[in-house]
This record gives sequence, structure tokens and C-alpha cells, in this order.
Amino acid sequence: MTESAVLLNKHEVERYLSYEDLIPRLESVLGKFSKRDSSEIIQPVRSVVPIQQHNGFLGVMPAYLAAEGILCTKMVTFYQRAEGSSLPSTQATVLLFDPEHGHVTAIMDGEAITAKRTAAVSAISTKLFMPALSKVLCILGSGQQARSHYDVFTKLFKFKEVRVWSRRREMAHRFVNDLQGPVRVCSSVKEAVMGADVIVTATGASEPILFGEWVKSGAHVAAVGACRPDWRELDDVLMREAVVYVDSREGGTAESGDIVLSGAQVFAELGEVINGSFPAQREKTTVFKSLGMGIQDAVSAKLVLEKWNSEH
Ligand SMILES: NC(=O)c1ccc[n+]([C@@H]2O[C@H](COP(=O)([O-])OP(=O)(O)OC[C@H]3O[C@@H](n4cnc5c(N)ncnc54)[C@H](O)[C@@H]3O)[C@@H](O)[C@H]2O)c1
Ligand SMILES: O=C(O)[C@@H]1CCCCN1
Repeated sequence: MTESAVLLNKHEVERYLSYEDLIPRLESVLGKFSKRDSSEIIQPVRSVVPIQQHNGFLGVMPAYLAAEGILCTKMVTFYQRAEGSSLPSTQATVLLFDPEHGHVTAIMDGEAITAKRTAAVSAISTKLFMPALSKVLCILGSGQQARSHYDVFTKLFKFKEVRVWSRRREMAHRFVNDLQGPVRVCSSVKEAVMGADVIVTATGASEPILFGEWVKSGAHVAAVGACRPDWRELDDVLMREAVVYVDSREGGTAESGDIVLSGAQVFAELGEVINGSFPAQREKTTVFKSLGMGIQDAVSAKLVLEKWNSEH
């Protein structure tokens, strides 16, 4: 049945997926997910196949949203690239199915979806947990996620200063040269994060790069990288002292080295805060540990297909 499926490339997906449309849908689906009603949403923790020989992984991320009539799976590969590699470290394809009959209705690029939905979910966490009167945003990393986070964070929030650190300084400069607004390139993580109100970690690191002793009390950290149980971006001090939120408790405890290896307790899911069953402890130092979820891809892909349908 794939001959009737709509095929959408990265450029088209980017064009159809706006943060204005995406954020409310993500908030709604995260809230529903946290109610754990299996007649509404089925989304297992992703299956991950290690490709040890090539420092890579293949993840398969299915999701079914009964009320919305969305059946979806993303297939995503992520690789630890050598420094200086021009290949994207995360590549993905999303399939949408007709839940009633089982055939594929759309096949679309998943890189743009992954970049935008991850940044949009971090923006939701930041809206909930960042300190009042936040002035300084710091982004660690200068890749795809750093860019999508920069885009949505500067669109939604009014920071007075934006800082970026990347392990290769020239990559940080290349990143900044591509942007409209002013951004300060920092030469160390410490310099970048000291005094920052909101910190995004979006790196391929597998050892801690962000240390609790540098993080201002009350800051919010949106931690996007380190998606394997033996990888870290954040140190034990930060993980143990902060109030830790996750996108999914199952994902966090299965896949996050920052959680598993530090022994940190997960306080709540974003959806539980959205539903009002757990508080947003905005006055404390907070970490949102993001792993990524199939439901996020599913609502994003549905949105893209709806937009495409409205034009064809
Ligand atoms: N949470 C989610 O839903 C989600 C979604 C997509 C990607 N990710 C993860 O986010 C991270 C960034 O993804 P991306 O697509 O932007 O990748 P990218 O390759 O485009 O960028 C990676 C950045 O990390 C830096 N980096 C790589 N290794 C490093 C190290 N050892 N120490 C410090 N910096 C290092 C690179 O220089 C680059 O700036 C990856 O870990 C990826 O797996 C998470
Ligand atoms: O949710 C995702 O799409 C990503 C893919 C790369 C690894 C981490 N999670």
C-alpha cells in the first residue's frame, strides 16, 4: 500500500512544522501519557540495537494514540562521530499508518521532527521550571539540537544574554555566524554556565561536562544528550542536588546514564506537572532529563500530514 503514501522530505517537514502548532500538541500528549491509560496511548520504551563496530545505534520508536487516530513509528540512528565529521549524528525517518487498516499513509523525514520536537519539549520544561526573571541562556553544543533549541528559546523567551560553548571553538563561531541575534562564544563550560539561568546541554558527550558546582542555585537545566545508560553529560552533584524531571519515567530509568549512574531520584514527569499532580519547583535548581518519546514524533508527524493535506 506504500504507493499511495505521501512522501515528505526534510525541507517540506520543516516548512509544515511550526513551534506555535507543535507546543500545545506536545503539552497535551505529555499530559495524556502521564495518566497511563493504555486504552488511550501505547508507547513502549524504544528498542535500541547497538551497532558496536561503527559506534552507532538504531532506535525504533512506535506509538499509538487511539483518540487521535495516530499510529506511528520513528526509526532513528545515532552515531558518535569523530571530531570534525560532517555527517549528522542523528538521522531518522517517520512512518504514519492508518490505524484502522494498517497501511502506511506517510513516510517523512525524521531529522527535522527530531530537532523541533526535542527543542519544543525542552521549551515546555523551561516555561515550567526556569527562574522568574531569567536573563541568561547558555547552550552547550553547536549541532542540530543546539540550533533548534536556540531558535525556539529565543522565540519564546526574552533572554538578555545568550552564550554558547562547543568543544571546538571554531564550530561555536560557525554556529553563531549563522544566527541573527548576538551570542557570546565561551571558551570553557565553566565560563559559559556561571550565572546562567537556563542551561541547555545538547552534546554527544559520554562523560560529564556540566558540574553542579558551576550551576547557579535555582537554574534550570534542559539536558538533551547522553541517551544511553552508560553516558553522562551532568555530574553526580548536579543530579543529586537538583529536582529531576523526565519526559517518561520508564525511559529515564532505562536509558539515562545521568539518572542511573548518579542514583538520582526522578521527581516527576513533565506530563505530571502539566496535569497538576506534581508541582513545578521553580525556586529550586531543576534538571529536565530528556530522552525523547515516540508520542512526540507521532503528534509532530500528524501535524505535518494535516498541513500537507490542507494544501493538496
Ligand atoms: N533527548 C532527545 O529527544 C534527543 C533527540 C535527538 C538527539 N538527542 C541527543 O542530543 C545530542 C545532540 O544531538 P545533535 O543531533 O545536536 O548532534 P550533533 O552531532 O549535531 O551535535 C553534537 C554536538 O555535541 C558536540 N560533542 C560531541 N561529542 C562531544 C563530547 N564528547 N564532549 C562535548 N561535546 C561533544 C559536538 O561538537 C556538537 O557540537 C546527542 O547526544 C543526541 O543523541 C537527544
Ligand atoms: O528521541 C530521539 O529521537 C533521540 C534519538 C537519538 C537518541 C536520543 N533520542
